Amino acid sequence: MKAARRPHSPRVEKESSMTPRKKLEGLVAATVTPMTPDGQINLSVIHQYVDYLVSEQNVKNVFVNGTTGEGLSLSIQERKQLAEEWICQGKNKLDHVIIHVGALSLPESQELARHAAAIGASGIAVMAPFFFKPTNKDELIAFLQKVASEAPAVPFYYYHIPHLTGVKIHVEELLDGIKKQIPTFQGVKFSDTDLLDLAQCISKNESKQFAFLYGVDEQLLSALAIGANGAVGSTFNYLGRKTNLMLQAFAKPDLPLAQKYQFLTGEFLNFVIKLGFGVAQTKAVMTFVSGIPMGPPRLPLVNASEEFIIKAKAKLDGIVWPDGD
Ligand SMILES: CC(=O)N[C@H](C=O)[C@@H](O)[C@H](O)[C@H](O)CO
Ligand SMILES: CC(=O)C(=O)O
Repeated sequence: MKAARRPHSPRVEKESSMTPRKKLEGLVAATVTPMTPDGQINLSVIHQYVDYLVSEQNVKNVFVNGTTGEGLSLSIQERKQLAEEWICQGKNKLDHVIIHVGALSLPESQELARHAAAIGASGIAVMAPFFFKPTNKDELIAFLQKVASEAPAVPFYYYHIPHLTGVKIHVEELLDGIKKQIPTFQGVKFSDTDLLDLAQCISKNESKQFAFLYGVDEQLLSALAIGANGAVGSTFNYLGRKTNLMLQAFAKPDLPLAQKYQFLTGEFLNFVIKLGFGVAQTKAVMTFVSGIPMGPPRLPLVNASEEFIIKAKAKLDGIVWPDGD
């Protein structure tokens, strides 16, 4: 099968915003990158993907080209095409389209940041470079600053994912004076289990100028208790509606109900993690839940096994949710 053609050309918009800008909070789906059976990016299903997230999962924010999106396995050209398609299809439907523009090469990351700004992304995010790594806070901020300054009107998020980047600099350390170095700094996607670091970040953020979005879905409730503003995660692609009910229960507050949702999403994740769970498996789960063909992952990732799919589906179908589903 041939790669789906890009249906439109890049559009440069004067204002870097999708819809009137709301603060980023609540759930953000870390999108998978749909691929054709022969491994090309498949832009043709993104329209359907947007509608599915909004109408079936009640999720109106997306994080594109991140870990789940295999962003670091895509070419620069593919990343641009995907960013354009998400922004185009999300227009008047999604609240926020955040584009991950991190790369090992600074000029490539800068190019992606300029591109995201030109097409009207509602935010950009950058993870730490992870081959040659920054060894301290100053080196990391210097890199982030060089990328952020290429998109001076676009909110900037640091993407903290130390178990994948190997860059374990505490976020709390980064925050001191960061607005002076990165005026567009808006918050952190915090994908680590170190809730002490998260709590220190939140307690330092007294004026609530920054957003802290948690990224370990199976323990989101703990992060909410400590004051996280929302979450970016892969499971909100297919458990967005249930996780939204957890957020509502927490806000009410009905802690026992919120716990029940967390226990059940945790039961599913605990089950699949034991089988071996990563981006390939997320694509498979999203395919059987949504009916949208997300296709295979790109090497070095390989397709989820049939056995995984059968077991994961049976597990998910067997969960009895508090809302009676
Ligand atoms: C490594 C990774 O992909 N983490 C995701 C976001 O950061 C999470 O959404 C996890 O996929 C999820 O928490 C399941 O472990
Ligand atoms: C999970 C997440 O946030 C990502 O895929 O980048």
